[in-house]
Amino acid sequence: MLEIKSLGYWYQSPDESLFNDVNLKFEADQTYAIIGSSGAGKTTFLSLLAGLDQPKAGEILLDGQALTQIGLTAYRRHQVTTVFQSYNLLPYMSPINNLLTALAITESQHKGDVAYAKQQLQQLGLTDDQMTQNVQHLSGGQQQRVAIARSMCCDARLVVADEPTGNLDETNTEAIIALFQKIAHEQHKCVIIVTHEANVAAACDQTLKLSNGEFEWVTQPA
Ligand SMILES: Nc1ncnc2c1ncn2[C@@H]1O[C@H](COP(=O)(O)OP(=O)(O)OP(=O)(O)O)[C@@H](O)[C@H]1O
Repeated sequence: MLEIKSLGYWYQSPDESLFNDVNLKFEADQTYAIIGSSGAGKTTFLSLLAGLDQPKAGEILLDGQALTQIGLTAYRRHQVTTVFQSYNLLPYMSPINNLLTALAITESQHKGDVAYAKQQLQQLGLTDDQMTQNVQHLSGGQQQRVAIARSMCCDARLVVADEPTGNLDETNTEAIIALFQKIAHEQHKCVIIVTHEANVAAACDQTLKLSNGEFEWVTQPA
């Protein structure tokens, strides 16, 4: 589904490349963990996959089409969705309105559909009362559920998440990772998670380690 070809990236100069000539494939129906020491370049790599930045060398293809060909704005709007450690919900709004905003921005077929937004939140364990509160009044685990519901309600087949459980306790971490597994396996999405947590990586289908600019499969893809 997603193919990385001869990818290279640096911030200041090519002599300081974070990674070079990276070739990888990511498939639907799978969850991937990306691990590696702090500063290795995991977030940078994820931002390239999310179309938030452009490679300095090589290319990224979705179903054989280069992201530059699709157009980064169209790619971000329709093909990829991002979940962050800090949830990045719209403050002062309810979970329902957060989802409705995302549905409008992505021009989803469910645009304006309150019942659909409610159903998505309900599936992730939000109560009717929680759905209508200001999101800032919810716990971290509840806010991350809203963020994931928001990522699920859009039609994007690729979900990238940067330390999505970084602010959560063990119980919420397990629940959130189980949700990502469900999204990948039942909705046929490709989920790529950057994490520092060994238990999160262990719960994913595949693990990729970034170290000294090289990516290495810790568990080989089948
Ligand atoms: N905008 C930027 N300009 C210049 N250098 C940057 C920029 N963003 C990140 N870097 C540098 O690039 C390197 C990789 O950063 P990145 O955030 O991708 O690593 P990471 O593996 O995600 O780290 P962590 O696990 O600590 O979040 C670091 O040395 C960082 O200082």
